Amino acid sequence: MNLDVTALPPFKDFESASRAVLTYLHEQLGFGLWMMTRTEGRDWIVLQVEDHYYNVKEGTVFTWTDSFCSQMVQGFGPRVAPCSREIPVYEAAPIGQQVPIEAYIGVPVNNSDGTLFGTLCAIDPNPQNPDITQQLPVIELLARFLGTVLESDLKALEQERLLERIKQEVLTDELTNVFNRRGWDKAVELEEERARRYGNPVCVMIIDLDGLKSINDNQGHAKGDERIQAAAKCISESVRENDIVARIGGDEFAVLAIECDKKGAEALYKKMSKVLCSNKISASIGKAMRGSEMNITQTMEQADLAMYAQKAQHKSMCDQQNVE
Ligand SMILES: Nc1nc2c(ncn2[C@@H]2O[C@H](COP(=O)(O)OP(=O)(O)OP(=O)(O)O)[C@@H](O)[C@H]2O)c(=O)[nH]1
Repeated sequence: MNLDVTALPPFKDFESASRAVLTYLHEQLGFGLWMMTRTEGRDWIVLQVEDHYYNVKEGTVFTWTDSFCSQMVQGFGPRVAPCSREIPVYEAAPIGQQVPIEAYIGVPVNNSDGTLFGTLCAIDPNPQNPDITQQLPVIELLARFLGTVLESDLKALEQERLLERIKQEVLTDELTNVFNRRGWDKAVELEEERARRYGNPVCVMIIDLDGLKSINDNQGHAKGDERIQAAAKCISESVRENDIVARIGGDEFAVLAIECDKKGAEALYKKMSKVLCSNKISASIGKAMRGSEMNITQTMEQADLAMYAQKAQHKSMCDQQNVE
């Protein structure tokens, strides 16, 4: 059966392009195994295979120096060897002791800067017709095409990573590494939508540190910063992994506790108070539950009022009875 190139889906990336190339080469030239590989230090990693004999799995890692390809890349052995045992470096290569190899084809696949990415290669347990050498230019051309696809794939990946990092930075508070106000607003928007759709309970807590001004005034701004960082750590340690913690003002934090009912909110309040107090950080904490009549922004206002009510008592949270 011949490969119907027109029936192939568009190549969306390097992987699908190299898969199609391996299938094509196997159909045109035979060979028990075609592979696209990557070299990484001592490792020789099998990325894609077209395997009809050897049972080599994608993701298998061989030792690069054991391979025929490492000899080929250094120019010690030819790119096409219809009878590989006739080539001394191939005959001596340790991979030949692990699997039966009588014929070999291999070409380098390079990165755009000319460094080696990996190889496009094939082996067979039987010697092949010497005419196969004539196919080398086509194989080399395909390897260069794959190198070009690889380059644009890697560039796109780099852009994607950069964008992710920028997005992350835009939403993160530099001092504490929790969300900043923008991150909080974004999270609230998403969670409001989810809470409306699934009706899951959500609790909002507002935490305002006590006495930060006097720390700044008496011990210096750096000490004030340390106190803010320590508070962020305590708050983050108290909540669950999916909960949102944000620094929404100078010394003010907000928590969005997701899937948290009234009982859970009470437990979270106690836990957070305990962790803060054990780190000698006093704060005023207000909490409120999102109800069916109240969205998260309104819940936040309620929590804010509760926080101010506690602050107005001028009593340190750590003196209260409910912090066992
Ligand atoms: N070190 C430091 N201080 C900050 C930062 N952002 C805001 N502040 C200070 O935090 C204090 C917040 O004001 P207040 O809420 O009145 O201070 P407070 O002493 O905690 O007062 P209470 O909340 O009533 O206990 C101000 O002194 C701000 O200058 C920051 O990033 N680092």
